[in-house]
Amino acid sequence: MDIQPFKDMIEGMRMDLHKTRYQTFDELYEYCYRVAGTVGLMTMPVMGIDPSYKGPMDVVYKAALALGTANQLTNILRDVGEDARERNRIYLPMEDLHQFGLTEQDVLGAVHVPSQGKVSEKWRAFMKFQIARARQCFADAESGVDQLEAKARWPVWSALILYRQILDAIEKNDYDNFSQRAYVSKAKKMASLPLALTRALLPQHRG
Ligand SMILES: CC(C)=CCC/C(C)=C/CC/C(C)=C/CC/C(C)=C/COP(=O)(O)OP(=O)(O)O
Repeated sequence: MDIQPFKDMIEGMRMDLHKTRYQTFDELYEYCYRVAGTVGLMTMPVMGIDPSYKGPMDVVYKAALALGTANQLTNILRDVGEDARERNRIYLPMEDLHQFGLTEQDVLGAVHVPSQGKVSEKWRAFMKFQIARARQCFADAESGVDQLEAKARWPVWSALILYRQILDAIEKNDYDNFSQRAYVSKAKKMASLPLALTRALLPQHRG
């Protein structure tokens, strides 16, 4: 196994100690890679590849990276209020905020307004864009799950499906990630397991 992802992860944690803002998505992606993409790269070889998969390995590594990134982006979008309030961290590209007519102050200010459960139209539009990007990362990961060793597929599909539902929950909260914490109910989690099992047993992307 390659040592590099382990080194990169330590570097990501070091970086998080002092870095509080991200100017571009490339910068944020680098953070996501270091703290989460690396987890995909580390766990994929442990889980193993299905012996019937004859394609190139980099395709599977790319999918593992994508799942780590998707999880991290989702985690970030869920915790915007908490990260700003408790840690003075904004894990959102400033460039994107500006593009949607928002500033850092909109994020910092919103967390101090007592819970009203209402966000601005600008914030809604901004969040829709961020959620679409996270969903794209989940989509990029999907084909890779099919190439994993059979036993690994159910848990990985479960994690993917469950984590992705946090994005749906943010939408349900009308994009208010300042005063509400998006979560997936236990019933929904249970209901997702048979769906994950079906996908694990019937891989759609082979070759
Ligand atoms: C798809 C293929 C081929 C393989 C799967 C490879 C895997 C398992 C990828 C997933 C990697 C993973 C579980 C990343 C974790 C990312 C994550 C949400 C980290 C959260 O970390 P913190 O930011 O510390 O969380 P808190 O904010 O909750 O403290």
